[in-house]
Amino acid sequence: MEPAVLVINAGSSSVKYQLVDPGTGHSYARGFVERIGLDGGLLHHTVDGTTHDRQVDVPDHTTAVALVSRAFATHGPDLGGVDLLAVGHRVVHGGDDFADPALITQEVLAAVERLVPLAPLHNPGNLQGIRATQEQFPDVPQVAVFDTAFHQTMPPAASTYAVPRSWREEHKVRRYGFHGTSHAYVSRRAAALLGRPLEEVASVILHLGNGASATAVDGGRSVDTSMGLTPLEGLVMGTRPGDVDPGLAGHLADRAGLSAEDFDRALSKESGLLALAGSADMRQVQELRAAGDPDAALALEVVVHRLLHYVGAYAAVLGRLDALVFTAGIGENDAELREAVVARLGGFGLELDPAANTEGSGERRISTAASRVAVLVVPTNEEWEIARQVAQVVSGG
Ligand SMILES: Nc1ncnc2c1ncn2[C@@H]1O[C@H](COP(=O)(O)OP(=O)(O)O)[C@@H](O)[C@H]1O
Ligand SMILES: CC(=O)OP(=O)(O)O
Ligand SMILES: [Mg+2]
Repeated sequence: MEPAVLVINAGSSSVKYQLVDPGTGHSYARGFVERIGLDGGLLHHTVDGTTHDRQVDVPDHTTAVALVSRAFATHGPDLGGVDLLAVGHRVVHGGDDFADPALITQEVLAAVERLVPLAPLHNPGNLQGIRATQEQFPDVPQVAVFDTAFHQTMPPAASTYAVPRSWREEHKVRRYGFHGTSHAYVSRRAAALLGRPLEEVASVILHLGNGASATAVDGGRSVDTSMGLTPLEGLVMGTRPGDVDPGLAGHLADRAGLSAEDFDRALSKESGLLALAGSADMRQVQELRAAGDPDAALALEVVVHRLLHYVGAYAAVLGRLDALVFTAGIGENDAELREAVVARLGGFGLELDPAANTEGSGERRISTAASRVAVLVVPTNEEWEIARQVAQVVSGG
């Protein structure tokens, strides 16, 4: 077996993992542990096309990582027999401390800890995942790859909020942006698919998963992105609203006695598709709409409207547009949503090829040859991108 990287993506109540060849992206094994700290924990390990499911209590991320390690020992591949280069961790918030991946040290852990208030749903799980793998694999280097890093190239015009100086200086209030690993990977693949050097290509990447964000990429650099200080801003998501009037907080504190904590919870977990259509899962929302449910129909109209806002804004920010790229669970799989967005952009010369949109799979162009802007689908691969960056760090490249 070639050298491999174990990639850990710890979320608030789950750990996804994959053992990846950083050179080729080949996945030796992958899986996830779900419902950490909740009833009905589940471990799901896939190796050589076979999936092993196990119901198990998972009180915390430390247990989750121990279970991952045991799944490898039981079902393979045996991590003891693998040339394990490093463990790579997705860390959601790196603030402005990290523009690059970092070998994990006490200082790096302290910085990630300091950033917990800016990503309370994500950074604590990331930290527990790191501590647990340090215990499980004490002799293997550990590297953090930050969601925010790719966006550190944004110009101040895009990253600055017009708010009081003390907020910006003392409290580091600015746009950071997230999903950077995915936006970096997808924008690179998009340029390759167009057959053009990355340096020349202006693209808008729509990463539409549970969390969703749009990024304007100019010559391989992020120049604007829809998520902000936290992963709440921007597009409508599964349980997050995206853009709202900041006046909402004061209004609801006055009228409904909402505390800051109530407000955060509602915006993180009780908004978005869930609030509008009763489900956070886009597949289910599409089924409801197809069955004539008016709430689901409105939810989709809001989703599409917001997407159009960002595509238009970013085309203007870039001053030109070569490619509009769809990725992540919804972007890769929901042909109807892609059709609904691109149909509204016909006046700007975008034209979808209906057969390529609905029938193809994998990386592909879904616009006609006559379309002035290429419309692409590029499946994201955050694990491979993390493994690639981790391998560069440990090899000193
Ligand atoms: N065929 C499909 N049609 C519409 N939405 C889909 C389809 N397959 C997956 N999705 C949606 O993708 C979303 C999850 O995306 P994903 O990128 O896996 O999320 P995350 O990695 O952030 O957990 C869910 O809303 C799910 O319903
Ligand atoms: C930053 C973020 O929103 O991540 P996810 O989509 O994994 O929730
Ligand atoms: Mg995701």
